[in-house]
Amino acid sequence: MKIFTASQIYEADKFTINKQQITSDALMERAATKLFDWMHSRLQGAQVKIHLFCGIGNNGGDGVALARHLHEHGYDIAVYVVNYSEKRSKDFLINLDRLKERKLWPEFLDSDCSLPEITPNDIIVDAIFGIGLNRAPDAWVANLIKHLNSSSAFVLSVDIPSGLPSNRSPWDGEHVVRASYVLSFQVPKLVFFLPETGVYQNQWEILDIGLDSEFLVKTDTDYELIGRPEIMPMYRPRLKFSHKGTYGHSVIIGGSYGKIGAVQLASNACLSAGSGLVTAFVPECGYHSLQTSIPEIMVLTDDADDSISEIDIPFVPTAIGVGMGMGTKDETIKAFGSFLKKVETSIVIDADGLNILAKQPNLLKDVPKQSVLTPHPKELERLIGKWKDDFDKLEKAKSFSMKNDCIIVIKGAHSITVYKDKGFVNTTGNPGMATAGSGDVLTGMITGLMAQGYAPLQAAIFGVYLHGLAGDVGVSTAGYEALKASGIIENIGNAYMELLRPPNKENEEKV
Ligand SMILES: NC(=O)C1=CN([C@@H]2O[C@H](COP(=O)(O)OP(=O)(O)OC[C@H]3O[C@@H](n4cnc5c(N)ncnc54)[C@H](OP(=O)(O)O)[C@@H]3O)[C@@H](O)[C@H]2O)[C@@H](O)CC1
Ligand SMILES: Nc1ncnc2c1ncn2[C@@H]1O[C@H](COP(=O)(O)OP(=O)(O)O)[C@@H](O)[C@H]1O
Ligand SMILES: [K+]
Repeated sequence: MKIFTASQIYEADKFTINKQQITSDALMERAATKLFDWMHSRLQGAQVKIHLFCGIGNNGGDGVALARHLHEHGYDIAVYVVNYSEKRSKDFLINLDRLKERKLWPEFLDSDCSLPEITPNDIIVDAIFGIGLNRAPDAWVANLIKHLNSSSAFVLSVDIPSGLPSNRSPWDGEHVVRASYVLSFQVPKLVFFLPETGVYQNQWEILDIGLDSEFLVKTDTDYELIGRPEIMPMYRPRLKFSHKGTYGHSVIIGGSYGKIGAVQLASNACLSAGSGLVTAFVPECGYHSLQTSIPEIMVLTDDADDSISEIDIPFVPTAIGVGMGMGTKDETIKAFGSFLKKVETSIVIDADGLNILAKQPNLLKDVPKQSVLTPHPKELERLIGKWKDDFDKLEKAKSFSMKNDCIIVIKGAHSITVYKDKGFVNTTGNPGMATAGSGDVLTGMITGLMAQGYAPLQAAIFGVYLHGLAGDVGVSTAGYEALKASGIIENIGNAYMELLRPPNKENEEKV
């Protein structure tokens, strides 16, 4: 699903109004009707107090129109107009008049108003600011937002939590509504998925307000949300008359004394992702543990006992994953440098492989084109430098990708795979995966996919999705705390099966 910017959404609005020959007020009415239907189907007329806080723009207009529907259906509502500007939008005013015609008089809030009382059992509808927010809210509005946040009431935000800009981090995090639920119009907003801004909403859902599909299909976006519909077409089915050679020979290079487990996890994950053959290349000290823990893999060892000093692979691997647990000793840096000079096809680089590149940026020129780099935030910072906020981080990652022709998987709750000027935002995974070695598993999986013929970008996007899905299946039996990296590997097969299960209604809703 494409992620549109605020200006693209405004364009979609205009395009829709023109093409469908409707008024902007009719579009607002659609939005309000969808909001009402969502609430009504859940509340079923329950007499819970609903406080609607409405700004004076179109987000406020949505809120005021929703208030009318709720009133007409007998709900117990209180409407407040948060009067932060004289510049009221046309459609807000139309809807305000409609309320007044029904003898419903909102309370107007301004800088010297007292704050309405809200109990924890009430519902708040937050329609103060939408995607039009372009500067910090005034102090009194910020104070009102803090008041809403301290109420413990359920907060339903319209389109986006108020106070959260759609294209940058907030001016002050305390001045953003903490939404229990966001009903967002037509398309998800990028801020829902970034670590600094995703925290302002607990759950989100899209309401289809019928924006023109031609516009939505034709318009290119910088970011795409990756769910099952985007992943399924990438899947490469196994062929009846295939053999292990069909699915490639992967090599996993890494490990040092005390960190052989990283290679064990990556190699195991590589096999479970479907690589036909897997060879691990480790320092001598890793030989026995690998041979006994994973009988299916082959092991090559370095001459040195406790760290890698020369990488010598006596065959041409189909895919290579390198870096986990490898350390950054001088001899290893040298070995990694000469290895990069020899290798010709795209590889997957993780952990200390990335730390070495950060220490010795001159090695970047030898990294094969379209290699996949899988940094966690700290490794990313070492690689691309400090960033101002998440948006700046994405821009820096894009420039790095462009300059070095590489794919960067920015790992996190919603991992984002960046290639040149595009970002692919993952939707699977859970906090149970915040556990030692889960990144090693991902590296192994992406390598295993490349061995099977997935192009590097596809392998990264598909691998990140499948890894998260394996984690989701894993927590359903292990629970969040007890899920381990090996538990993610055990569920790679289940993740494939979950992915391939014929779509049914329940499945569709999950994506
Ligand atoms: N296609 C869709 O998705 C549809 C979207 N719809 C809805 O429209 C919403 C967007 O509405 P909107 O453009 O009127 O902007 P909104 O957020 O209400 O802000 C109002 C104005 O406030 C101003 N302003 C900004 N920051 C400020 C500040 N800190 N303090 C004070 N003032 C500030 C700024 O004006 P300025 O003063 O800069 O000229 C801004 O224009 C969208 O989120 C959705 O709910 C639906 O109705 C139908 C279809
Ligand atoms: N809260 C979370 N939600 C979803 N996925 C997560 C979360 N925390 C971590 N992960 C995933 O787990 C992996 C952690 O990688 P990394 O930090 O490199 O682990 P390690 O270095 O221990 O192998 C990443 O793929 C990341 O996306
Ligand atoms: K809002």
